[in-house]
Amino acid sequence: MPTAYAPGSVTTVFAPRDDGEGSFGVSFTVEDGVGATVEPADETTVRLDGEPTEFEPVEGVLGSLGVSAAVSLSADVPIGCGFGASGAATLSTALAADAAFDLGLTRDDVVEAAHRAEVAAGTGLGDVFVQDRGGLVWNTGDGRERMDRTDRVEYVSTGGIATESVLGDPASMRKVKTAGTDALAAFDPDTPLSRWFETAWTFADRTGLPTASVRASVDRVREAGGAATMAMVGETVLAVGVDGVLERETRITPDGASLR
Ligand SMILES: Nc1ncnc2c1ncn2[C@@H]1O[C@H](COP(=O)(O)OP(=O)(O)O)[C@@H](O)[C@H]1O
Ligand SMILES: CC(C)(COP(=O)(O)O)[C@@H](O)C(=O)O
Repeated sequence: MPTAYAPGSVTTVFAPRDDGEGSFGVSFTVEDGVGATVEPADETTVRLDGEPTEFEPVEGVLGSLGVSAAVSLSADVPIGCGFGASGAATLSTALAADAAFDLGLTRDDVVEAAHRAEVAAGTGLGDVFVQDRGGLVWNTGDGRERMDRTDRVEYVSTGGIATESVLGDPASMRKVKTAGTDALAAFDPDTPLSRWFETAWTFADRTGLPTASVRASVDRVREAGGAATMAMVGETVLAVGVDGVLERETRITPDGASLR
């Protein structure tokens, strides 16, 4: 049974494209992600860590590929917290389905199918392109670029925010677009992540998305001399320049999604 793995990813700043089918942004993949095992079946079912669940973009991508399967997902990032778990689940499912059904798709076909399923479900705009390639990945308007990075990042997740509820809210998205466009104009891949996190936090603050618990964690990091921002879109704070201030740690990984 084919199994594929896609890294989780964190978006620091984004701005939706005018057509609503994609985004500009600055994101990075992390060492933790989502694995998918795909077994042909008469009807599509999805299990997450052994439990049956509904997963719209995962079901959607199989439908668009014209297949049905029993999908078994294992996640080592929290779902709905801004680690792009929906994109990683959808991309790993598409990669494993291509192998399970011998579809003979190109890598671009697989990534595009996963992207379209994410957009249709309202669960993502750019995550799968980031997870396809791995590393620090950005598109500030001139196409997607990447850089190998392995920076250590601390984080804490205090809850989920359904991405659909943000992407589907015109008032939030207007603020995201204005603030995101301003922040992206200041992006320089050669500046340290700590400087970028300051710009990203200004963006996050302007979107109105940070909750009280996000603000409290960001304050904790700043008081310890580090830089922090919020993962788009989840109740997750990421920090650099601190040691042991937030509860969890991970690293940026330069590796993109692959069959296992
Ligand atoms: N156990 C679960 N907990 C949370 N979401 C789940 C679960 N199982 C499936 N889902 C689906 O996962 C998707 C989460 O999407 P999203 O909020 O974009 O998450 P992320 O920020 O991790 O990408 C939704 O489509 C939701 O229906
Ligand atoms: C920010 C977001 C629209 C959603 O991210 P997530 O909550 O991780 O699914 C992302 O997909 C992007 O386009 O950059």
